Amino acid sequence: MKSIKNICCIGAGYVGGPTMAIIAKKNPHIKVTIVDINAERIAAWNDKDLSKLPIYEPGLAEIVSEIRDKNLFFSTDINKAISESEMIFISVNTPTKTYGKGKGMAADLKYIELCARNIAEVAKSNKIVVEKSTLPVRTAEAIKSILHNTGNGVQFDILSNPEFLAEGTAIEDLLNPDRVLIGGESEDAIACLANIYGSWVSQDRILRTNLWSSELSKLTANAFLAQRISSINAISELCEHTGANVKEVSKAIGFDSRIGSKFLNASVGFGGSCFQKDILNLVYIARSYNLHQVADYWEQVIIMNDHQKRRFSDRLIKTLYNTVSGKKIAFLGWAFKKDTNDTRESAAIYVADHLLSEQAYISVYDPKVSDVKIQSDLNYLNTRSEAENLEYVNPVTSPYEALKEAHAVTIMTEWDEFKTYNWEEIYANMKKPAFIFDGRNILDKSEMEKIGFEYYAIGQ
Ligand SMILES: NC(=O)C1=CN([C@@H]2O[C@H](COP(=O)(O)OP(=O)(O)OC[C@H]3O[C@@H](n4cnc5c(N)ncnc54)[C@H](O)[C@@H]3O)[C@@H](O)[C@H]2O)C=CC1
Ligand SMILES: O=C(O)[C@H]1O[C@H](OP(=O)(O)OP(=O)(O)OC[C@H]2O[C@@H](n3ccc(=O)[nH]c3=O)[C@H](O)[C@@H]2O)[C@H](O)[C@@H](O)[C@@H]1O
Repeated sequence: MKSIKNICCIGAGYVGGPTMAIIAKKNPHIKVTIVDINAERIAAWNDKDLSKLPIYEPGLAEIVSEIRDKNLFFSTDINKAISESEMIFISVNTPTKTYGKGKGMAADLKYIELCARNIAEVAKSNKIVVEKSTLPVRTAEAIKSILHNTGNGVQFDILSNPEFLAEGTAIEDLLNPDRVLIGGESEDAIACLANIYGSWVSQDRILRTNLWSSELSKLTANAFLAQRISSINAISELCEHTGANVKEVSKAIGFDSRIGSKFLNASVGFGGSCFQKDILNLVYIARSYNLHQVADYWEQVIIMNDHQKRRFSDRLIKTLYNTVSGKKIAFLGWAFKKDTNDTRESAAIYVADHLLSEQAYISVYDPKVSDVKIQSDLNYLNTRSEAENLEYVNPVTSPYEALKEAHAVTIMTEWDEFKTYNWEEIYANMKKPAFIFDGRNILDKSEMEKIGFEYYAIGQ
């Protein structure tokens, strides 16, 4: 088995950063270099002020400060890092295509292909190339074809090693993974990677499969997780019509060990950069094999999620006497879940967009999301002009300011601090009747009603 002394990771994002930080921490004898074309992002990773790291993730800054410039490096010199390394992880973004064939469904693999071409061009010695990004099943074939047609005599082994971490708990997930999955053809290459994880993960948790099973397992895992949320969200709507309480239903079914209790929190809808993109990709792949029933089955998870976001804002408008025009609606939370600064596909963006189309004024407080990000998330939708978004959306740095004189408050992210607020003071400063729309079911209905609020939650 080849001994690995240098690792390069292309892509310094939410996966590349934390994953490589843990690999480097647990393998102090290996030099790990994370590279990116985004110079600003690399500069932020190298910033002495740890609050400037591009990603907020509990526990990450401490690890970066401990090993940065010892055996963990951040650089824009991609070619140098590729040529020095025996193992290269590709951890670049694979968003949904926004153009051409497969627009709105297929994964855009242009960044992956650029990486493969870059490696093919620069490599002068044998390399193990590891797919860390989430990819459509059979992508390794395309990577192989690009790498093996260079004619420079270099041998490339391709592995699939999808990442299962969730944002907000990335460090914990990486330190104690349920499993590590490695797909590949070369036993030796698989053993090299298993050995690196073996520094802290027991071998019986390191699963070895063929390339295609590994690639497809990642899409399948995300589809199953998202499907649980859409399933409980579908039931939440039925609860609202029948007097059942979705929290009680979740608990009751979750006690069945065959169902399990995790991932059964009804919400305003799942967000994040991956669930939607990966399911759309799965649907696209199924359709490309003419498996229409399979495609329709999984597509329903997305349809249900869109419905959940839409009906949340519809219910708010209806409750506020069928109009929010000119009314101030306070948003607590903008991130797609707590303990992250990531807002990609956050339900808050879509609910806000809907309310803005009804001429509401929106004030937003999120402990980790900047005003610039909030505006750019809305501008990206292109529903109205940037000037209008600036006029109608007001991101603020204090929750009490966001809530002052508001007609209603919506809880969009389950940040723990929201539960600790002085809700009596908030009530006193809001317009009456004061409404709460709790998109995360984190507040206590009877306590809120005792204060005087009209409280609406999901599935209650
Ligand atoms: N965000 C998450 O929690 C998880 C993401 N994934 C998957 O991991 C992959 C990466 O996701 P994130 O880290 O969230 O993306 P990200 O957008 O945070 O980071 C990707 C980085 O790759 C860089 N990049 C793109 N093309 C490049 C090139 N040719 N050369 C050098 N750098 C390049 C970009 O500048 C960016 O900084 C995706 O396939 C995603 O589906 C998998 C598990 C969890
Ligand atoms: O491939 C990925 O990107 C990752 O996607 C998810 O991780 P992530 O999106 O970071 O976070 P989750 O905890 O899965 O939450 C996703 C969304 O679902 C929502 N959610 C989650 C759980 C739940 O019970 N209810 C619910 O509405 C969250 O609030 C959030 O908006 C998966 O959990 C990871 O295993 C996977 O690696």
